[in-house]
Amino acid sequence: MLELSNVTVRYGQHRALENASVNVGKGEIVVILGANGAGKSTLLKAASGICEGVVTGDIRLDGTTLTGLAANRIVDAGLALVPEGRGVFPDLTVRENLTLGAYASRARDNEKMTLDRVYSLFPKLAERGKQIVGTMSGGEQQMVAIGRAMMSNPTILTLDEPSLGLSPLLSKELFQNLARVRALGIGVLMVEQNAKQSLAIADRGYLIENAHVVHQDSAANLMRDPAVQAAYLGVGSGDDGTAPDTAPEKAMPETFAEAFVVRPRSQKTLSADTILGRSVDDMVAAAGRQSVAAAAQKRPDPGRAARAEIPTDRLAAALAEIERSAKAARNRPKPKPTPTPDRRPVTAPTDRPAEGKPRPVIEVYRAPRVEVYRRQPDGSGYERK
Ligand SMILES: Nc1ncnc2c1ncn2[C@@H]1O[C@H](COP(=O)(O)OP(=O)(O)OP(=O)(O)O)[C@@H](O)[C@H]1O
Repeated sequence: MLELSNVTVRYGQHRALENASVNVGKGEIVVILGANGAGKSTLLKAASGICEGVVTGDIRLDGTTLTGLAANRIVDAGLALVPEGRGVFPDLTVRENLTLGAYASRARDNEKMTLDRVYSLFPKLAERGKQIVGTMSGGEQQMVAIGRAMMSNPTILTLDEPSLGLSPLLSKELFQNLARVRALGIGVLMVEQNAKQSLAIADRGYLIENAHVVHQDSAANLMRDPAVQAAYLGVGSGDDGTAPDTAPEKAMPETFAEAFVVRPRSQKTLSADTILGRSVDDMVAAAGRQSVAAAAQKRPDPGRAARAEIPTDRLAAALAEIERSAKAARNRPKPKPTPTPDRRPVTAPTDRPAEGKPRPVIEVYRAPRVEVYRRQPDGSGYERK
């Protein structure tokens, strides 16, 4: 069993995780849910020995203390990590990627047997053994990443957002594969933004908010929990088939539809420049229209806002900020396109208000609720509204 007891992680002065206690038994799937920046990846990294921060507390795997061990020793102890973004070697074949996963001493002696086990778990990998991984689809590459982690013959498999970038169909296949891993008696601990599909196959789950484990329960109970439904399962947002609580997409200008569809939470900050390349102003203007319409629909039901933990006064203040910026953006002439718009940093526009302060750059995204951040004019960070 993997046991994290009172684990705290500090990055400098910042406490990314505080007194977190999580455990995973053999043959069970445990999901960790939480908002962006809550500390989920930090928890996985701390357990795997790859955390850049200072880790304190007790982390054990079947009685062996992992805290302070080097990452390779932790793999030897039986804990494998599939990192966010998979970390496969795109220029190598499937088989080469898998073989590289067997570097742990616990796996080296039985490499052939472990490879056979991985191939029987994922027959597609056996068929594609000679394929260059970079030519595979996202779902197939994720399978390679999991297969490679399985090559270390782990007792606990940890995964950081494994469904990231996968279509709902491929995600479903991925979670089914993880259920097959569980059936081998291996414990699975995953951080996931796809709460609905991951809870559907999980045994238990934990909620992390602002560096603290705030709740844990069986997956079935979490799926029934109204607070979890509002925050993670998109109930009422349209994701789950219930009526959407925002303005319909058709009402959006077509160019901006991409920016405002409800995306997986892991989409993180959706920078206006990233999406549009050059038109921050139009983005802000669209955000103002869209968000105000959404807020107008939310306001009559303060109970819903409370459940989703959106303080309406802060939301209203943020939306007012957007409206002000949208108005300013609409009244300003369009900036000239630059030769390399894609790489252009997000900076405040050059014209400035009368008082001489740089106009704030506002990034708006839904994940799936509206969150608004103001980028510091000097680029040193973000201030949450
Ligand atoms: N190497 C680092 N140095 C400094 N701060 C960090 C570092 N890694 C993470 N943090 C900070 O620690 C906090 C928790 O980050 P973490 O990546 O664990 O969040 P998360 O819950 O996994 O979020 P996400 O879903 O966005 O990946 C964040 O505020 C993040 O900015």
